[in-house]
Amino acid sequence: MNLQSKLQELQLPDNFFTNVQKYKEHLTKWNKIHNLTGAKDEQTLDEFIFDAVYPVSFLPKVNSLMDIGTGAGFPGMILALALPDTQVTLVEPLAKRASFLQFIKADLGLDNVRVVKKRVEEMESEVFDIITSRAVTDTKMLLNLSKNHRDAHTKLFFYKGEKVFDEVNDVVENMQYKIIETQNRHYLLLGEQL
Ligand SMILES: C[S@@+](CC[C@H](N)C(=O)[O-])C[C@H]1O[C@@H](n2cnc3c(N)ncnc32)[C@H](O)[C@@H]1O
Repeated sequence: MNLQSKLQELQLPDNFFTNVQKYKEHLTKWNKIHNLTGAKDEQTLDEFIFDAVYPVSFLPKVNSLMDIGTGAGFPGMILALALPDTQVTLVEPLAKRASFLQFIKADLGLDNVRVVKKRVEEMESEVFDIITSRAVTDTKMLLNLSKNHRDAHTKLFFYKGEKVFDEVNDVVENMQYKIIETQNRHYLLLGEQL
């Protein structure tokens, strides 16, 4: 099944697939020179995109989102394409990856995207409605890294594998959590109030 039919039930903006197509073309070109992501073929890219965007079917609507360690765009850039009314901050310290994200923002005219070329712990304190991250570090460390960017209303949403069950045992006591399982993914939603 192709990406478009897999995403049929999601309420995505009209220009989502056009933008995703342009993103894929640019990423494929840049990846040949810079090794931005391990997703080298179209099928793997489509799997990464589906994995990134599927949660819009159940996540709450928010005004602001920060993605820690966006790399070549997963999940933050894909979420930004799906949620044009959400201000999305992509935090990525590696110059070549941050440059690629900045290029995509400019080429696709994404007014809702800000790219911050820093480690998240070097960013000035700023609170977000939701904080996402995929394949950066474990849940405990992500909670630590994000401590200057959340308050009691902030939700944390991490893209995890089966290790999530061990990781949530380590999570601080005043947090509630839900694990949403799909075939290949354990999505972890955390917050002081869910
Ligand atoms: C394995 S890559 C994953 C990239 C992307 N999230 C994905 O799933 O394809 C981890 C990324 O996190 C970034 N990173 C590592 N430590 C970070 C930190 N303290 N703050 C922000 N980004 C960080 C790295 O530069 C790298 O691009």
